Amino acid sequence: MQINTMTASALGKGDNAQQALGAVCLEAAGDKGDMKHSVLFERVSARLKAQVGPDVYASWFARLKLHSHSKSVVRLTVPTTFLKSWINNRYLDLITSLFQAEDAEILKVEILVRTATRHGVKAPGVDEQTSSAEPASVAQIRRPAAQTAGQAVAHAVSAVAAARPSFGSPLFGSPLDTRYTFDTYVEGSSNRISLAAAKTIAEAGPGAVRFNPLFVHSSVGLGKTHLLQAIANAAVQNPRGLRVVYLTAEYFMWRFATAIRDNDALTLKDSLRNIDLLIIDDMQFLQGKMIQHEFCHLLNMLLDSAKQVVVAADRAPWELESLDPRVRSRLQGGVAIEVEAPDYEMRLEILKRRLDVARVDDPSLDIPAELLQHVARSVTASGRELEGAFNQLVFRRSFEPNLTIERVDELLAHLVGSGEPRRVRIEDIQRVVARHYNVSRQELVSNRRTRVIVKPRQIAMYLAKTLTPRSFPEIGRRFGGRDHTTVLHAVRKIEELISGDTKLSHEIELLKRLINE
Ligand SMILES: Nc1ncnc2c1ncn2[C@@H]1O[C@H](COP(=O)(O)OP(=O)(O)OP(=O)(O)O)[C@@H](O)[C@H]1O
Repeated sequence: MQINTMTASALGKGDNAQQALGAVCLEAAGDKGDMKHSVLFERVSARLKAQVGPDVYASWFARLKLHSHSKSVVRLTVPTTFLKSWINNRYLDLITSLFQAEDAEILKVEILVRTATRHGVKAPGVDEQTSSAEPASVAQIRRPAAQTAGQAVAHAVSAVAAARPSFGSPLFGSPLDTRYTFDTYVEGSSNRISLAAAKTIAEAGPGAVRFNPLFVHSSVGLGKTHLLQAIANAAVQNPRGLRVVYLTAEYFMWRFATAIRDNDALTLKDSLRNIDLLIIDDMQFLQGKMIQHEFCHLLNMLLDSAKQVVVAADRAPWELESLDPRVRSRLQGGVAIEVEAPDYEMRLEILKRRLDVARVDDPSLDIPAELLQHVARSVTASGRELEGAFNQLVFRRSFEPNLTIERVDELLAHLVGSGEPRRVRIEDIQRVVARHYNVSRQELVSNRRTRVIVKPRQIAMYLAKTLTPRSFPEIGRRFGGRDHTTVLHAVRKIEELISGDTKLSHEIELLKRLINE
């Protein structure tokens, strides 16, 4: 099992890009430039605290440090990989916009993991994970110095599980964001089914298993974490007293790695036996043979004893190539639901709800309806971009009360698709082609050889080769584990057909446009 902890100093050395940018290592020197950067960092930290509130700030940002600052790149460090990915996933846009507001030349903010100052580290992240950087729900199970991590988990679990959990918090696991509830989750055509399934699970009693496992997948930033945490937040309030565990795959890896190190995996496994609902987020990050083996056992044990499991990932279960085939196969045994990108109405509603929440803190805040509508029309990629756009809007309005649509366009240019062309994903190609030819995505990657499936499948393979940098073998794998010669044959066949069939060539142009939308 390997946990990715790269030292900030190791990253700095030999990093030509950084040298070219003339980065200043703030820990090493004490000149005027450093002072200026420290002041900038202090100012951004103060604004961040004001924006997210002192509790969230204390939970996530209290241990954020400035590592280096070049002309256009700011590098910050945190003590753990877990914290890095949490901040990257949820707050990077906000932090970047705060730096940019102070210094327009800053293009990028990077979060690194600092490990250089640790002495006698036994397993990466152990102490830091249960440090003050974590919210109370996790910190509650911090172990006393002489206690092993496994004992601590067992203690935490048995202490609560003995008398069923008190309402309001999961047994243990990754921290829950209290804002992520069903009430704040906007419903629309792109997520209706997954939301209905999620609510059914949160409302069911122990043992009343539905759609098991429920597997929710989508591209980044489309609300999977929000939905999973909404299940957890609702389930812990379930009057039938569900024992709930919400974990990111990364957190699961850390827990098991620590327990294995302490020869305490059995205690940890025993404690997980008693739960009613296991929710695992970001499944695509589950790595390592031993950890996957443990996860497979846990999954089998829970599913076989009719305990509900909910999983989310950035791709469908059959596309999780790095997963142990046994885990993949169990995950495929339930129901997989894809959440698609929100439409205009949903995007507008998300922005309106954000505004309502922001107004609780600042009743004077007012963003004209036409600005919100404009943002909902232009920022189409994901809920995360929308959140970044909203934060940017709120922040700017405090300096520029008369924001015009043109100014908003300028400020949000990086979110409105003026930058890099969007990277096309094979899943998107499969989804668009499947919908166009009225077949399912699963049929496209299946072994079925009927004409109605074979042609769309060949077209999807052709598009995968022409619109992505993927190799023939890789495309073969993404199409149900086919050989690369099958993909080669499909690409040649479609090329040949296009050259003599104008209707097909127009159809393919249309598909390309739909995929790039
Ligand atoms: N339907 C929705 N209603 C309200 N907010 C939403 C919705 N969809 C996404 N969001 C918001 O968009 C942001 C990103 O969502 P979230 O982190 O849940 O995405 P994700 O799919 O888990 O992303 P990733 O794949 O990167 O983990 C969050 O602030 C979330 O609240």
